Amino acid sequence: MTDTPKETVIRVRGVRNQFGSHVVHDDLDLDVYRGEVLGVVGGSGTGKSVLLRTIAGLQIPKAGEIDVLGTNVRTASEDDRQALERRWGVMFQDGALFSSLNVRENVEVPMRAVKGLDPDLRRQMADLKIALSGLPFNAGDKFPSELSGGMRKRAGLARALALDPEILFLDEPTAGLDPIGASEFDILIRQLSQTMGLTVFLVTHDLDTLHATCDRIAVLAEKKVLVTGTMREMLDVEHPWVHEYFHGPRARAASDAIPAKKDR
Ligand SMILES: Nc1ncnc2c1ncn2[C@@H]1O[C@H](COP(=O)(O)OP(=O)(O)OP(=O)(O)O)[C@@H](O)[C@H]1O
Repeated sequence: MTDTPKETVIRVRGVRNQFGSHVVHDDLDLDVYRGEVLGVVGGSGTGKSVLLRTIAGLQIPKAGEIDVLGTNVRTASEDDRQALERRWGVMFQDGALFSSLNVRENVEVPMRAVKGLDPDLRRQMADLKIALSGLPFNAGDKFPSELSGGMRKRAGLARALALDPEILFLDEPTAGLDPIGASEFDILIRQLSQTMGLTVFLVTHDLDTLHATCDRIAVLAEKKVLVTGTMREMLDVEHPWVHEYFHGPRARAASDAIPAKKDR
């Protein structure tokens, strides 16, 4: 990122999420800046996916405010919400594809909400997104059941990119991929964020992904975003979980495998 003033594109204040008596988030704050790749980490069950779902409007918080691209997600009118949803894309862990549609048709689903879009143009745009996501040229005709897990993820990514979003939400994009596939995916996300100017909100457990793609990291613990900062800054955080995560053997292996980026 450059030194130009940061524009906050996601602003979360005082969010509380609760299921029955189980409080997942309490008074949680977070800012995400335009053009950055933010990695969200935390122990299992700390509410990373719930936070993603809350920001993307798929989960209603018990309290708090969420502004995305200047729109309050909770209080927006139906029209404003639909307009906002066209400005972000979400990729879920397994791609969340419609099994009865081929890949091209899956990618075309969000485009169908855009009135007046010529079917031929829609098809061409879908093929472009399929290629951008690193799938082979004939993948558009395949059904999800004919794809490997890694290809399904790429198809899910192509669908998330369908409407040229400003923000991309990724829930554990490299989970279940072999190390080579995971590292290819990391590079792809980095390239997409740079070439398309995307802001990326990325939930992950994968330390390699943090090193390879993320500008900043947000750690969820104690029902909040405990700390945010660069990879380098994470190394100085005293909190026990954060220390163990960023100094443990896996962290050392990831750090040795990928040269640290300047001031990350
Ligand atoms: N719809 C739901 N109903 C009840 N509890 C839920 C629901 N969704 C999430 N939870 C609970 O909220 C907590 C946080 O879940 P979440 O999936 O966000 O965790 P996570 O940090 O993403 O975990 P992991 O790293 O294991 O994927 C968990 O205890 C989970 O059981």
